[in-house]
Amino acid sequence: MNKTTTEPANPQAATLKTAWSLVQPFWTSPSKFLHFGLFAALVAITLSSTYVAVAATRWYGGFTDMLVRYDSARLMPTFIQFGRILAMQIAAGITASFLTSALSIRWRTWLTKYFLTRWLHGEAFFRIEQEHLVDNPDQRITEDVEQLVTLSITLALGLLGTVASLITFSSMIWSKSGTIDFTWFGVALHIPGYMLWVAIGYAMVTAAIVQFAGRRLQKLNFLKQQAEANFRFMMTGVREYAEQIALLNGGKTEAARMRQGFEGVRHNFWRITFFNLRFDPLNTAILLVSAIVPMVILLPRYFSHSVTMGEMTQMTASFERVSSGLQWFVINYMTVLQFRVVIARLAGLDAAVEPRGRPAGPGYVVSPSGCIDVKALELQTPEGRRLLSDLNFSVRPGERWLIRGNSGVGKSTLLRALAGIWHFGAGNVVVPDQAKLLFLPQKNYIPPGSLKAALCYPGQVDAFDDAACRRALADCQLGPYCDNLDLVAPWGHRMSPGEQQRLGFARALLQAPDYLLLDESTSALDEDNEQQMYQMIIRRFPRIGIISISHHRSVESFHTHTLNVGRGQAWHVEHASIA
Ligand SMILES: Nc1ncnc2c1ncn2[C@@H]1O[C@H](COP(=O)(O)OP(=O)(O)OP(=O)(O)O)[C@@H](O)[C@H]1O
Repeated sequence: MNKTTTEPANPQAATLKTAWSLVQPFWTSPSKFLHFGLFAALVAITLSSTYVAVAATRWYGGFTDMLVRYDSARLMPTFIQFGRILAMQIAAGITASFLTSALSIRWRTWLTKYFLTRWLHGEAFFRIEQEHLVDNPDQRITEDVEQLVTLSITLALGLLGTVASLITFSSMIWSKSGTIDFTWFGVALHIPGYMLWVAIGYAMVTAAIVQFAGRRLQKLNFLKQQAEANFRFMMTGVREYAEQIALLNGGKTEAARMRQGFEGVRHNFWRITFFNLRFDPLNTAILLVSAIVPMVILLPRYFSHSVTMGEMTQMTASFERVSSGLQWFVINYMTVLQFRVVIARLAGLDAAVEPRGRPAGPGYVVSPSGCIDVKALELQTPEGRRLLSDLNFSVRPGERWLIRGNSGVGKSTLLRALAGIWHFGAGNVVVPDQAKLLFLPQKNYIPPGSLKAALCYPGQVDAFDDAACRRALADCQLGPYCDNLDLVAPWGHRMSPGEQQRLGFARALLQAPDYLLLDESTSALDEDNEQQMYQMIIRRFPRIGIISISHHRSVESFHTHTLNVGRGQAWHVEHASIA
């Protein structure tokens, strides 16, 4: 479901230049020769398909003439010729399908890697959410990338095939249709290749009718996507909050909500069905009439023996090709609009993930001093509301600071600024250049995969050996999990909140940071466990610097300083007696 973002929803902004900026990198990458080779092969197949179509049209003409002449001696050679055309058509079809798939997946893989790298390297993924830059980047990297590739290839080859087919069959009609002479308001008119003009006129009229009658379908299809997405989103919510819903016994209410959500899908389904009931007869009528229009127009020439039956069949097929070729432009008008929307969405994402220079807001500088220095720091919300201002303090190795203050005052925001991911405000945060900072939030991120992968995160699964991992688990009172290191499970759901917080401390033991930033990281622990975690960290790393946020009085004794923050400029530091 879309969220409100600052991105202008303006597909009109998708100019050819924007499209080119997204398409071009793949075609100029180091593998460009392979990509162009694949595309050239596809172009060749598309053009040869036109050749096969011409051969098939001629064959139908010849076959009809053979029947009219009762020429049974030509039957076998004619069928052998048909077999050849069929084989060529099948071979062209299979090759085109394979080459299209090969090019599509190469292009999609390339673009997916391109966007994943730009989105996840640096902190673009976080900035996008924090500043509400674009909606659903995940959907853009999956569906929009897939559509960009598919639509680019189908539109380019469709255009090429259509132009080739139009030129070939138009010249065929032109050469066979002869001239029509008639008098109009006393003026003698002489129109060469009149069948071609009829085909063009007919295609324009039918395309306009279909376009006018079907214009509502696009909106209905858009609503369909939206209704399906909303319904899916509701069910994702149930999966995510399954436990909470079960605890509240909310299954029945959820079922009612889902039924209501599905109503949107059902309602739109019927609108599309009733629309099709009115639209289909028109389509069928146009199809049937299309089959006889060229015949009817050619009848006078047939009766005057100017064309054979075979030539009539050939002309009818060519007429149909020219007419559907011209309609291609009108029918694909909608596809081009869809293409522009996809381009605009991907260009929006591309701009949002563009690496920025030094972000605005508090400066984040490294220095060899060995301390964390906060200088004249002011913190604001993204909307510009001031949270804390003129903060000045230094945390040295071995010092342990407790940050206290009312809920919502800006304590977590201060920790984000110390981690260098908060860019709203002013002043400076100076961090030691050689030191390792580790941030433990209240709820740890536990990636899908094995317990060892969760423990070693953000390092790779082999960052620490099994023995070290088991020791860290045991030290954090997670001994029962020691034999489950390789077990793949939804650990984020399986472990209790307290166990997940202790997993965070096990990560700290493995990573041996110089500074540990704890944002209510023991909120789910009982007092004993909380004490043990602090004691263990301090015992294991006596020179570690700790900055904690906690509402628990019991942790005060582990800290050397307390920073009390209030709204605006109200803050002061207390020195405590060391535990
Ligand atoms: N990304 C954001 N966009 C808008 N406002 C935000 C954002 N992050 C934080 N805020 C706002 O900043 C204020 C401070 O939030 P913060 O999480 O730092 O408070 P806190 O002191 O840690 O509170 P608590 O003790 O309840 O955890 C809150 O009013 C919050 O709504």
